[in-house]
Amino acid sequence: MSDKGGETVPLLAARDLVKAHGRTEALRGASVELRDGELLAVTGASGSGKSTLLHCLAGIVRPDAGSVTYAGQRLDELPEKRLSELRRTEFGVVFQFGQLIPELTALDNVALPLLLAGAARTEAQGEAGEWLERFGVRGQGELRPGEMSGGQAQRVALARALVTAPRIVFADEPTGALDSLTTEQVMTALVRTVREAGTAVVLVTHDDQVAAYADREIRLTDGAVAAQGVAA
Ligand SMILES: Nc1ncnc2c1ncn2[C@@H]1O[C@H](COP(=O)(O)OP(=O)(O)OP(=O)(O)O)[C@@H](O)[C@H]1O
Repeated sequence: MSDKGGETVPLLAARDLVKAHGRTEALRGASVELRDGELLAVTGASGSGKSTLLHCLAGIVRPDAGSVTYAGQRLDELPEKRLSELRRTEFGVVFQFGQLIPELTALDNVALPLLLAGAARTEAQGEAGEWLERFGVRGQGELRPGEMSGGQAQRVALARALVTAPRIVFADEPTGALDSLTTEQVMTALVRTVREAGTAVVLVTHDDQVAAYADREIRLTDGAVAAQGVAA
C-alpha cells in the first residue's frame, strides 16, 4: 500500500464495473480494492460474475462502464499494446487447469515468460528451477504436463505465474480441479511464496477452504459485491 500525504492508496481499485456478455449482465456495478501484498478472495455462486470481475481487474477484458486503476493508471483506458506489456510484466495469471504448454517440460514452461522478456536461456532456466523448488516440484522439471498429476501441474502453473516477480497474481479457481489434500498443499505453497515475495493475489474460488487462506473476502451476488470481510 502506498501512502500519499497520509492517505492510503490501493494498488488496484475498480469502481462501479459493468460488463455484459451479450444479453447477460455479468457485472452490475462491482467495486473492489486490493492493497499491496494483500491476498483477496472473491467468492460467490456460479454465474455471479467472479471470472468476469477477475478478467476486468487483470486488464484481459475491458468493462462496458466503470474504471480500473492500477498504480495510478486507468487500465480500462490504456491502449492495447501498453496493456499487454503491463500484463506481461506486472501481472501473473493462473487458471483452473494450469494451461501449461503441453509440448514443453515443466522447467521450460516456467522459463518461457523470462525468455519472452529477453532473458538468456541458462539464466531463465536457472531462475525457473528455483521457482519449481519453491513449489516443491523441482524433481518434476523434465516432465511434460501430461506426465504430471493435477497438483503438480498447478504448482508449475503457479511457478510460471510468479517467475517474472509480478506485483499481482490473478488466480481463477486455481485448485478447482484438485482434491482437498492437494488443495491444502498447493494453497500452503502459494501463500508462503507470495508472502515472501510481497505479491498481492486476487483469488477467485467457490471453496470456503480456499477462501480461508485470504486476508479478506468479497462475495459477489448477481454481479455486485454483496458482502466483504476478513476471511475466517
Ligand atoms: N463469454 C461469455 N459469453 C456469454 N456469457 C458469458 C460469458 N462469460 C460469462 N458469461 C455469463 O456471465 C455470467 C457471469 O459469468 P462468470 O463466469 O463471470 O461467473 P462466475 O461467478 O465466475 O461463474 P462460475 O463460478 O460458474 O465460473 C454468467 O451468467 C455467465 O453465463
